[in-house]
Amino acid sequence: MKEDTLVIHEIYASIQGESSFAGLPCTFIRTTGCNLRCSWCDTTQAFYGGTRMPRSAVLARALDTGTDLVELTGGEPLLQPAVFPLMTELCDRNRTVLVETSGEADVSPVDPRVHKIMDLKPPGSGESHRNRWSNLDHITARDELKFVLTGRTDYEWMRGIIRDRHLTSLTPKLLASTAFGTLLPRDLVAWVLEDKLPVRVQLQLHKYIWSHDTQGV
Ligand SMILES: C[S@@+](CC[C@H](N)C(=O)[O-])C[C@H]1O[C@@H](n2cnc3c(N)ncnc32)[C@H](O)[C@@H]1O
Ligand SMILES: Nc1nc2[nH]cc(C(=O)O)c2c(=O)[nH]1
Ligand code: SF4
Ligand SMILES: [Mg+2]
Repeated sequence: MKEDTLVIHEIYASIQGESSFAGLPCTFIRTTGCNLRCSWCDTTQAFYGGTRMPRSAVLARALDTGTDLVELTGGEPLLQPAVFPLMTELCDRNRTVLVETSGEADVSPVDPRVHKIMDLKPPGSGESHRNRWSNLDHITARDELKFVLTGRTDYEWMRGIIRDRHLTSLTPKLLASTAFGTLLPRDLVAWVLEDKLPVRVQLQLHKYIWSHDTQGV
């Protein structure tokens, strides 16, 4: 059965480096495979390969680390049907469950107890045409909407989307990040202050704790 196994790139405990949970101990379940190719993707090693594992073994490994926080990421986690019951099982075990998703796959089957951290891909990603706008119908105040920006054009796109799609009425958690090594964080901060934009500026903590290209952290 498709729901009994998953193809996994890695499972490990680290410090959550992104989202409003940044800084907290977290277990990462990174699935293999993605149907997008964001120009700046920092996890291309998870596009191929991986190990097929029983869902029960993935659950056991994730519980074994003992962190309250568990994040499903990838690759694109929502491409694998077994991820949905796995997230429900983790919630049933009282874990705080996060899922990082590109915004291309349908998020409607995600257990409502899960915190969805959903990208809205700007033009600089090269994948903006893949945003599934109907996913916004399933975003609640528990969830986070995230923009990874390469420059001023992406910033203005984000500003327009926040305004035109009334994103602050969906969730107060709007995250503005720089695509590492492109837009300077200080320029993003200046623009956000100038526009009084209601976003949380985000840098990826793990790239400062370790190196920007260290894997498995
Ligand atoms: C590697 S993706 C995996 C989950 C899912 N495919 C997605 O795009 O959300 C996890 C997060 O890392 C972000 N990310 C990837 N490469 C990045 C980079 N070079 N700089 C900043 N964030 C990046 C993505 O935008 C996404 O929010
Ligand atoms: N430490 C750490 N925090 C993260 N938060 C989201 C990540 C991801 O790759 O989705 C990530 C990651 O790769 N490492
Ligand atoms: S959707 Fe996520 S994993 Fe896929 S290419 Fe984009 S950032 Fe990388
Ligand atoms: Mg990462």
